[in-house]
Amino acid sequence: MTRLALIAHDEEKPEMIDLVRTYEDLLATFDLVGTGTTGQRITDETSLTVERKKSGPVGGDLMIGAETAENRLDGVIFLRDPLTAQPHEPDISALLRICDVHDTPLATTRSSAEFLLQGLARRTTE
Ligand SMILES: O=C(CO)COP(=O)(O)O
Repeated sequence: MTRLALIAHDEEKPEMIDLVRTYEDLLATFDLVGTGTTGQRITDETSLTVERKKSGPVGGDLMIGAETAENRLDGVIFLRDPLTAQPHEPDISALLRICDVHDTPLATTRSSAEFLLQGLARRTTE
């Protein structure tokens, strides 16, 4: 089963909810994992269930990174806030880096996330 990580900074959480609602039928066929607050909001506000790691600032990004290092993820959607400094910037950089190391598909914006989801959808039906 396709396993996808969903993460959004606070300013981007409304965008994440909107994205997830738009692709809800597709995402219902995926195994979803997310950082704590993002995962909680998706679970509360949509029909989907998300396996929740710790919240990003207390290790959640690193926990997603660990799954990436084990090649357990087929993709990561990480809607980052590019305009706000984050206290856990080193953890964020580590996650982005490990996605590069393992060539795990990574999308950090709405439009790239749509391409990623469409690619995963095509792969699922092939
Ligand atoms: O901070 C985050 C990613 O860096 C997201 O964490 P939450 O989903 O817990 O808000």
